[in-house]
Amino acid sequence: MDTVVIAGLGLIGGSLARNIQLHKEVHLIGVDQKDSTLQYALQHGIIDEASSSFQAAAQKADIILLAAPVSKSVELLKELDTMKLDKKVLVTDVSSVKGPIFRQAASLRSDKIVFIGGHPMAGSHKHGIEASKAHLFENAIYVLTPVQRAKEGDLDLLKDLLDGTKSTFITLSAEEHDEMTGVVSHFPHLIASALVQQAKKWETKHSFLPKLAAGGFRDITRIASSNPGMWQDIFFQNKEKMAVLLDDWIEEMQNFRKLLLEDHRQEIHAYLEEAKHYRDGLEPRKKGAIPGYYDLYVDITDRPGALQKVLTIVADAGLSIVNIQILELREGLTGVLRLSFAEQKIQLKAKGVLEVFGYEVKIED
Ligand SMILES: NC(=O)C1=CN([C@@H]2O[C@H](COP(=O)(O)OP(=O)(O)OC[C@H]3O[C@@H](n4cnc5c(N)ncnc54)[C@H](O)[C@@H]3O)[C@@H](O)[C@H]2O)C=CC1
Ligand SMILES: O=C(O)C(=O)Cc1ccc(O)cc1
Repeated sequence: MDTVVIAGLGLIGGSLARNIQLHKEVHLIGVDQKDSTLQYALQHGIIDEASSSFQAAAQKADIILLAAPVSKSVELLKELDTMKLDKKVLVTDVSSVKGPIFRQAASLRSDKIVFIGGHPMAGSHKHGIEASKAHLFENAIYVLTPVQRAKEGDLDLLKDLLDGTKSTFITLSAEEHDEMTGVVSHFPHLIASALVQQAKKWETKHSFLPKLAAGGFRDITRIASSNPGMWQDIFFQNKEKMAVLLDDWIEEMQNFRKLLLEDHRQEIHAYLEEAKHYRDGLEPRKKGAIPGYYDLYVDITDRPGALQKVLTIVADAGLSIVNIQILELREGLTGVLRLSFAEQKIQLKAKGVLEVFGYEVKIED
């Protein structure tokens, strides 16, 4: 039986633990600095054994998964390198930035440790074990960054362990990973927070301003509600790439400002058109707007009872809705209702039944 240790049982560590538990042959030890987290994990059957000592747990491990904040996972790997290990151990992590942990892994002294970096590209604005879910990583990309020493067999072992996640594994260098996630994940978080800060600043002049914030502002700033501690850590760990993207962004905004003030209407139209074309061409998400859920977008009219009619159809079919949101329903206009479901099969059934009643239903907004 393989002994697997997960250090850091939060949103990501807890969600991976729920998947690894599907392997009945695995003995799963959870390590966390918070006692209440360990108790929760034991009580909910997420782990087989709890330990507050990384060192004690690591001595028993065949595989170790580091799922603490990025800088803490780097420290844990460093600590592991100082331990006297009796057997070979395969170590992976889930850090959103790969450079610092990869550099640490590349300079390990112990020949017992084989490191394959990992990053499941799915998550949520929530944190902690209570928010963990087994299906969090379904259909997500799971990036692996193996060090040179890792063999094909090590990669296969890791992929087998994580097969319950139903994610798609791809291999990248840490450098490529950090540049790409800088563009599509880390920098957008900064922009979301900056937009909220801008609104907050202007609210001092216009106290009614937050009430005007429509669907667009809410959609683009959703991720500003994420865990500030985690994102502060990510920004610092990916500091160099963030600095390049900031320079890029400032230049782009300066260009835009010039086009606007000099009345280059055609160029601005082309700029927006090109962005729309690129955005429309992005591969559709297979999962919901709220991570872990499956969404449907239903066109509805602004008539009394329109919302209730949709909900009644879904309820009469015996299908449970876990979240409802009205997007851009303005007087006299058609609006869009976002319904979220816990499972894909419920989402598809609801789509079918609503279409029978003549509704226009999309899986993508
Ligand atoms: N939240 C997200 O959406 C995603 C996060 N990640 C990465 O996953 C990692 C964990 O993030 P979350 O699970 O969201 O955070 P979290 O805050 O939910 O969980 C972190 C856990 O680590 C524990 N911890 C902290 N220091 C520790 C230490 N020295 N030893 C043992 N346990 C320790 C905390 O008590 C907590 O339970 C981070 O590296 C993050 O970059 C990766 C993909 C998505
Ligand atoms: O909620 C979202 O949109 C996210 O951005 C989730 C997320 C957060 C951190 C990661 O490293 C990967 C994915």
